[in-house]
Amino acid sequence: MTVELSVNLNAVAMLRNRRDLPWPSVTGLGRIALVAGAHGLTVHPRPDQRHIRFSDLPEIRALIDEEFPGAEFNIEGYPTPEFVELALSVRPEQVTLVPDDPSQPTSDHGWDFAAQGSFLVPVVERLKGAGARVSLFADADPSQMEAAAATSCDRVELYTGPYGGTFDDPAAAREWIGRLGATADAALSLGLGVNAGHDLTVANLPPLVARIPHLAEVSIGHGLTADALEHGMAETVRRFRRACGQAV
Ligand SMILES: CC(=O)[C@@H](O)[C@H](O)COP(=O)(O)O
Ligand SMILES: NCC(=O)COP(=O)(O)O
Repeated sequence: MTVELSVNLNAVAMLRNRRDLPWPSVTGLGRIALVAGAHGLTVHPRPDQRHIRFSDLPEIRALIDEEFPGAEFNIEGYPTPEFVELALSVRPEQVTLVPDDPSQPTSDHGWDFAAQGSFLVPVVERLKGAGARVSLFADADPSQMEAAAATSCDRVELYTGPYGGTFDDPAAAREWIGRLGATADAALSLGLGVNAGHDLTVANLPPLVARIPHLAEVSIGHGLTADALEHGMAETVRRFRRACGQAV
């Protein structure tokens, strides 16, 4: 089974937003990701639009429709009525619901399905009724998967932040892989698909995929953008030296 890669463009959008300029281009980098074989693009618009702007969404939709039919658009966020309308306005292939408070710097936990299931059920129904696959952000806790399945979601997205954050400590990383793997096993046994994301990197992804070979998709932004900067820096310095008139 192939683990699909959805490239999260939030970090690119944040860099763009430093200036009142259109670059780096969110759709331009999205195009490069899709040409390189990414299965889809992910965005996580927040109410203050500090990363992705609401106006980015139709442009990304048009990019996929016009140039990459078959690619997927995954929209993540907390399901306020405004978010649900925004997401549905661009006909996403997948919506990932995340229990974020607007003041959180980034996503840092999954849903408490036992307590929040009744809030999620009508939202899941609305999104699925409009044709979107629905994934719910979940902590590494197998005991929550029955309540997750009771919402009628299609998938859960395992929150991998604590795994990514402790990857340099082998004992801690093993512990988190164990918990994530057990949660994936529980989800799969209930008929749910399993996605994963947050702080994933080229280094920490292979052990996760080895433990959860049935992962459907990973969405990666911060680590992938950092990797692109690091691995693109040498060629870019050469291009700028040429622009300075140097023989390179
Ligand atoms: C749900 C999740 O883990 C990601 O969407 C993450 O929140 C990315 O958003 P930022 O890169 O804007 O923190
Ligand atoms: N769903 C997780 C995601 O889209 C990206 O998270 P990160 O790689 O930016 O931590």
